[in-house]
Amino acid sequence: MNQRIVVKIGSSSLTSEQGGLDRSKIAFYANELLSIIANGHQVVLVTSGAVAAGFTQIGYSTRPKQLHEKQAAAAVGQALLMQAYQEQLNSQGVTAAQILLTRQDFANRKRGHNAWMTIEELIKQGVIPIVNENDTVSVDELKFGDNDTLSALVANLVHANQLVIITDTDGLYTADPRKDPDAKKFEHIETITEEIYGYAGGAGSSVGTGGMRSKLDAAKIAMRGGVKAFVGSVQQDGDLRRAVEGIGAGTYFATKQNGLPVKKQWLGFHSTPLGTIVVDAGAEQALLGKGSSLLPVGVHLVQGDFHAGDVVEVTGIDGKVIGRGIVNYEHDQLMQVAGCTTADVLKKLNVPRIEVIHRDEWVTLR
Ligand SMILES: Nc1ncnc2c1ncn2[C@@H]1O[C@H](COP(=O)(O)OP(=O)(O)O)[C@@H](O)[C@H]1O
Ligand SMILES: N[C@@H](CCC(=O)OP(=O)(O)O)C(=O)O
Repeated sequence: MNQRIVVKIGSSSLTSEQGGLDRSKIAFYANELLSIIANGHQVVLVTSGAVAAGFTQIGYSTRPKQLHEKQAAAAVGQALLMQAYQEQLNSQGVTAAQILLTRQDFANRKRGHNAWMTIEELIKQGVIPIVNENDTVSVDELKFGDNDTLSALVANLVHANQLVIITDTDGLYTADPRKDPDAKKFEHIETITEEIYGYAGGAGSSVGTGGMRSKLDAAKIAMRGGVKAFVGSVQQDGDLRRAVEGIGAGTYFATKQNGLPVKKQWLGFHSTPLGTIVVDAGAEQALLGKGSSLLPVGVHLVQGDFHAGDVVEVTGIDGKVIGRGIVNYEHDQLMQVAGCTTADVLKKLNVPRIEVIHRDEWVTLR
C-alpha cells in the first residue's frame, strides 16, 4: 500500500563528530528517499544538522552550548544543509522545499493549518518538503530542543501513515548499547510505559541532542495521533525501504489509535492549560475506558484560575495526566459543584451545559 511517510534524520547520521556535513551521507539518504518515492510512497523529510553543519564553518572549535551561538551556527548550517540536499535531489530531477517551523506555529491553529496546506501542495507537485526547526527565532524555553518531537508533530499534522526516525543505533535497547554490550533490543513496542522510559538514556554522541528519551517522547506523540513509528538505523542501500515495510533494523512502535483531527492535536499537544481538574477513580475510568464526558460528580479537586472555554488538564488522584479538554465552567462555579450529582448541580447553578468537559472537546493523553 502506498503510504505517507515522515522521515526524520538526526545530526549524528549526517555529520561527523568534529562537525561539518558529510556529503556522502546526504547523497546516501537522498537516494534512499528517492527509492521509496519510486515505490509509490509520499515523503516529508525532517532533518537536523544545521548547528552541526554550521559550527565549524563559523569558526567554533566544538558544538556551541550558548543559545545565541547555536542560533548563529544554525543560520550558517541550514543554508549548507539545504544546498547539499538540493544538489543531490536536483541531480536526479527532484525538487526540494525548505520549511522552517517553531512551536508557536503549531500552537497557532491558523499557522499550523497553513504549514499543513503548504506541505500538501508540495507533495501534490512532486516536491520533497524538508522541515527543520526555525532555530533563529526559537527561544530556549519554547524550543523543541531536538527534532524528534518536531517530526512527530509534523507526522500528526500531515496525517502520515508512518514516522521513521533514523538514528545511529538500530533501535531501543534495555540500556545504551554504547555503554552496555549485553543490552537487549526491543523489536516491537505497543505501549510506552514508565518501565520503557527507564531504559532510555541521553544522546550518544557530541552532535546528537535528545538521545533515546526524546525518541520515545516522539513515538508516544505519533502513536497518540494514530501514526505508527520506527526508530532505528538506515545505513545500507534499501534499508529505508525495509524500515517502511516493517523489516528494518530498529524498534517498531504500533498504534491502535485513529488519526487525531487537527483541532484535537492542538488541544492535546499545543494548547496551554490554565488549570487542573483532579478527578476520582470512577471518572478516570469513564474518561479512559468509555470515552464519556466529564461530569461534576467525578470532580475531586479544582486548581488554577480558568474561565469557561479555557483548556484545562485533567489528572487522576495520583497526579498522572489523563488528558486535556475545554472546560464549560468558571473555576469558582466548578469549586461549588465538585462532587455533586447532576440534580444537585442544577439546583445550585444555571449552566448552559452540564458536562464539565464534553467528550467532543476532550483528548486522552495516555
Ligand atoms: N536504551 C537505549 N537504546 C539505544 N540507544 C540509546 C539508549 N539510551 C541512550 N541511547 C543513545 O541514544 C543515541 C541516539 O540519540 P542521539 O544521539 O540524540 O541521536 P540523533 O542525532 O540521531 O537524534 C544512541 O547513539 C545511543 O547512544
Ligand atoms: N534544529 C537543530 C536540531 C538539533 C539536533 O541536534 O537534533 P537531533 O540531532 O535530531 O537530536 C539543527 O538542525 O541543528
